[in-house]
Amino acid sequence: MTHIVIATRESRLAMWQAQHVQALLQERGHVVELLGMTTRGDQILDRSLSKVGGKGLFVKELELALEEGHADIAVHSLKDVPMDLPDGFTLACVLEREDPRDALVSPRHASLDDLPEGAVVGTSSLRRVVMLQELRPDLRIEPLRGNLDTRLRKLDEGQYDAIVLAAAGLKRLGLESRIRTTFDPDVMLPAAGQGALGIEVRADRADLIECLAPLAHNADTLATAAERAVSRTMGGSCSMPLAAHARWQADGKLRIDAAWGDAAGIAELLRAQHEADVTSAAQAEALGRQAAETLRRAGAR
Ligand SMILES: NCc1[nH]cc(CCC(=O)O)c1CC(=O)O
Repeated sequence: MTHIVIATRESRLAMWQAQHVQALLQERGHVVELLGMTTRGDQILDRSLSKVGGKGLFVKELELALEEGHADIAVHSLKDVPMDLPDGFTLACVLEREDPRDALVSPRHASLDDLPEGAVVGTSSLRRVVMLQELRPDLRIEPLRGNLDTRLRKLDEGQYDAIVLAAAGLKRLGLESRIRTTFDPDVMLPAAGQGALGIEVRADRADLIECLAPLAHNADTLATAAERAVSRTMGGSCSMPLAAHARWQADGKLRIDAAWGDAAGIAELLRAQHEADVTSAAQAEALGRQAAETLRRAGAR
């Protein structure tokens, strides 16, 4: 039995995710408390994250709490975790992932095809912007920030005809009924790590790494390792439209799909697809690098 304090952001989704990990650890006999914190990423609601310093904003304050010993572990949406953690920190495990797909939410329209010409669609993800423009060049895509509840409220107030969100967040918060369509990954390719949770600890906490090991989901750990290797190799940040999604196939191979667009969103999306037998993290990362190299050869920078 270990006493474990989880540092978490205070959004409803972050709290759900921290409580989920709390319950999994409690089932194994550990005593687990939550430490709620507000991060800079949560305070900046008016500007696109890609303009103010990116994903690290959600993670840094939690790392400080780990460093100073106020907390032991941090639970993150893996999608928001930078490819390279600061020295002294490690990703102890990746849990089984929720639905990795993007979802369309709209009060009046059942699908993207159903949206009228020139409809206003909310999203601040460059990846989603570029993919939506490719699918429906007529749409007006407007920025949309804030936590899940804020985004849904802005939709309900009529500021948008539809919005695009990760299905995982909606499902976790019991809002699945708001989803009108989930996009097939071949139509709208998800971001690396989308739908997965990762647990960060100080690298010197072997005791915690051992407690967390049983929470890891092997297949999803390897799939997300391949996805994150694409981002790492491309030097991905949220100012680059980049998608990477790995799936296990019926023949047991891991297939990765990746897509890259230039930040201005002008050129056509470049795509890559590879598959391999993968049984180790090193093999998963090699598969991801291979996809990134294909994107590079096609012209991605
Ligand atoms: N970038 C914000 C973010 N980080 C994780 C999720 C949702 C769920 C997930 O991917 O685990 C979201 C919201 C969204 O993209 O709609």
